[in-house]
Amino acid sequence: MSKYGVMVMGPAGAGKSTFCASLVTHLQLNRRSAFYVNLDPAAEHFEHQPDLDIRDLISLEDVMDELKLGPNGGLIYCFEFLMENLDFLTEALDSLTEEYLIIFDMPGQIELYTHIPILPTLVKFLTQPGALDIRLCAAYLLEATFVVDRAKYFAGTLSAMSAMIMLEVPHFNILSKMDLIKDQMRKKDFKRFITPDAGLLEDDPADKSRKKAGVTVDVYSADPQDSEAVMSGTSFKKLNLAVAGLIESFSMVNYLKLDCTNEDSVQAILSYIDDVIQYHEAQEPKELQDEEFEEEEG
Ligand SMILES: Nc1nc2c(ncn2[C@@H]2O[C@H](COP(=O)(O)OP(=O)(O)OP(=O)(O)O)[C@@H](O)[C@H]2O)c(=O)[nH]1
Ligand SMILES: [Mg+2]
Repeated sequence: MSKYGVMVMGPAGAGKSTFCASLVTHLQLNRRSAFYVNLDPAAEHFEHQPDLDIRDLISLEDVMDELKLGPNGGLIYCFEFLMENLDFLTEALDSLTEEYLIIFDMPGQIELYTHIPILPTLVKFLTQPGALDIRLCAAYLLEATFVVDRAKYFAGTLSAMSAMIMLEVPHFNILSKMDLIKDQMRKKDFKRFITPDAGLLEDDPADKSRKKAGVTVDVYSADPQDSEAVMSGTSFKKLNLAVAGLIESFSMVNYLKLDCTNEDSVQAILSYIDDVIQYHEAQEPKELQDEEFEEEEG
């Protein structure tokens, strides 16, 4: 029997845990079963208590204390430890039926999604046919406010693309915290950021204001400590153009929009998840309980 799940990923503070909490609340309101797995060993506060918590296996604080590691090295150690103790996942997830949506809340350390091969191994384990066999998709969150700074937007998009290439599961990208941007930018202007293209760099407002002020610096002659000078340099612009061109040539990244304060927005993302993992196709038609039937009639 297949199981269904979504792995919520993205850089630190992108809104992953908030999205997971909104998703759990939304599923509960719609009488659907959620199984919330926290895989962030440094997480502290939860709106919904996790059904399975990596901190019951290993805590980042203990690792940092006992092994004298920093937060990033500690996190990698925690994941290596998890990989050596995969029974921790199997025991909890194996008995779940196909009704459940398993939600994996991931940590925000970017190295996990870019150059360390732990996540591909974990995803292979979770999706392996004949074993846990989870039909898994990945949701990569990036803060919508990144669009204000084009360089940041393309750097974030590059990390999303890197995660996409590394994990062999259906993947979609989300611009989160849309409520923070909707008063600052018209819908029409925001539309351009849904599909990243290099043209966005041509009318970078930051660039225009630098030009107006007559700032044109070559990065090689700029003081490397002076980040403002480096970022206004022609070489920095070239680098951004190359990154944007690379993203455009792969043509893989598109964004959905998410505002966790809006129920319809959470529903729209849930529908997308359901579609890519084909959740509904596996569901048995449910009979309404008597009380539920009366409620619906009423
Ligand atoms: N306005 C607004 N704030 C949000 C939204 N989602 C998250 N936040 C805020 O952003 C901050 C970070 O949110 P988290 O959900 O903890 O982000 P995270 O990606 O889980 O962070 P890490 O686990 O530390 O990587 C919190 O202060 C949230 O309240 C949103 O949709 N709108
Ligand atoms: Mg979190």
